[in-house]
Amino acid sequence: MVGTREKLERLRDTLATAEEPAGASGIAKRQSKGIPSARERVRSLLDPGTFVEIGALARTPGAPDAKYGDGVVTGHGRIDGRPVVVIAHDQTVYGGSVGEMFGRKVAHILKFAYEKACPVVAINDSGGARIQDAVTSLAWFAHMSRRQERLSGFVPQVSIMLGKCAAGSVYGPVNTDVLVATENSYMFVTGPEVIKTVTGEDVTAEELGGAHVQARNGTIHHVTATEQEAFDWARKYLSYLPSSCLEQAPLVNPGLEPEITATDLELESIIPDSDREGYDMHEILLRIFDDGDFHEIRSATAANLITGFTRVDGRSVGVVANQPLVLGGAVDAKCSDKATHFIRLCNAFGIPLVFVVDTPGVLPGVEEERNGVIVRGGRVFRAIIEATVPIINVVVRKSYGGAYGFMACKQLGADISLAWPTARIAVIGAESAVDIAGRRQLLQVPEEQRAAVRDFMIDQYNATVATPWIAAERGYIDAVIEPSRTRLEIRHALQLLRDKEAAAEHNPRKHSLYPM
Ligand SMILES: CCC(=O)SCCNC(=O)CCNC(=O)[C@H](O)C(C)(C)COP(=O)(O)OP(=O)(O)OC[C@H]1O[C@@H](n2cnc3c(N)ncnc32)[C@H](O)[C@@H]1OP(=O)(O)O
Repeated sequence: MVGTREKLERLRDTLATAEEPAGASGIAKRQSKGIPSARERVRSLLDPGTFVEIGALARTPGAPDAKYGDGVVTGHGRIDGRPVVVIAHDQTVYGGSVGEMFGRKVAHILKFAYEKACPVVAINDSGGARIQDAVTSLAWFAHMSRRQERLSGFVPQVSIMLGKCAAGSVYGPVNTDVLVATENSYMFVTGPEVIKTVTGEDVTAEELGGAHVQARNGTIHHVTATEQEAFDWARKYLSYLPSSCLEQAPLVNPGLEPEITATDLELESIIPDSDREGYDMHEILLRIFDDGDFHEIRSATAANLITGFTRVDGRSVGVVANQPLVLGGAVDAKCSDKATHFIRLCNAFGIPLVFVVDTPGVLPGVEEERNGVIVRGGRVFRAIIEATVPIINVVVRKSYGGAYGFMACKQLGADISLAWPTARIAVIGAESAVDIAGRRQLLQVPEEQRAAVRDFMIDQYNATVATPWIAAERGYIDAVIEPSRTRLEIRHALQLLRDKEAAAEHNPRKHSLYPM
């Protein structure tokens, strides 16, 4: 008879085997690549000692050589004391590819996250559908996708790419809120070998889908040098978010600096006298929120628009700001996608939005029209209109043309709209305005005087049209404020709007249609 001691021994042996399912060869493979195990990665992500694994002993039934875990580690733990669900691919088992038990484990833990209403962090290192498992693998990809969709906008979802993310494995991560990747990881839907066969193109994995390549096109939201930096970035991202849309984000150090500070006063000298001169918008952002902390999302793409998280009075806010140092702060097709995603992310989790505006308008150009600037920009307008979170808009300098709406003017969605005295709110910049609307007048001026008259008309336009005053007189903005008061004004506005509730409007439609 097998006694308790033997049963315990068997348990210990089995768990030891499950800890390293690919045995010595798996360990050697990791060592040759210089990477940790899936479980070590999970432990580096979570608060120490909080990881509880689920399904360590799952493996393909009836297959004597089947490896424990089936290529994925699943479970739950804590980040900053709050519960999270974790998924980590084990590349030593069939390259972390998706087999039946892999699929069942992931689908189960996603259901668990839904029921417990807690965030999901997935550590990706997978070769896609498991070739040997044929349609079973494809079926479980589909099951996992359906489970994941229910979580989108309900709980935060983060993907961390630490190696390969190939073929079918790309669709899970792109449907999460944010993707952070180490710089040596890569992501593609068809690999270099298939591309060579089908199109004859020669390309390396890195050239094809390296982390920097995918960050520049906006697929990956942040690239780090090391795995630990990726974990820290994910932890920090989650610190700005509630555990689910049913809760509020954590409150961190409320009540800082209730009066105007020396740092606030520095805002008075940031905007250059010349309209053509740039400045770094981060200099403003670091001074108008709580503590100079800013968690930027997607900095590697469309740097003409800055998106990221910070706090006001200890509460999370999302920031959308133009960057005058890149394309003069003009808005284009690429930054439209960045804005739409970020606005919807904040709205899903009840995080108020602050728009900081200094843009000469929509970027003109043949390439832009070909790139679909119209549909992509149209989605930003829709995202702002649909957002029900508090929205504040602060015009610090230019707010011209279509970008007036793109940056959440009051008529489109802002609850409170403020402007600095340096604001220029108009249909178009002074030079273009004079050249178009003043063309006939200029043609009547003798040629030798034309340049001087044009300069005069530009000055006149800037003094009388492109100002904050007309907008203030008509109530299109709520107040023109001293720059140094911005931090406190945003704080007061968000206090006022804290209990903002979207007026319930009955509309029998299923959903609106986004321009695509
Ligand atoms: C939903 C539809 C789909 O997903 S269809 C597409 C299926 N997947 C693919 O075509 C990608 C196949 N994998 C690859 O091309 C390579 O593994 C890539 C991604 C380039 C990475 O290579 P490498 O750095 O060597 O990977 P690795 O050391 O992590 O792992 C290699 C071992 O894992 C295995 N592996 C990998 N992918 C799969 C897969 N999809 N199905 C079954 N096994 C897979 C490899 O065979 C290799 O195994 P072994 O170590 O030689 O025993």
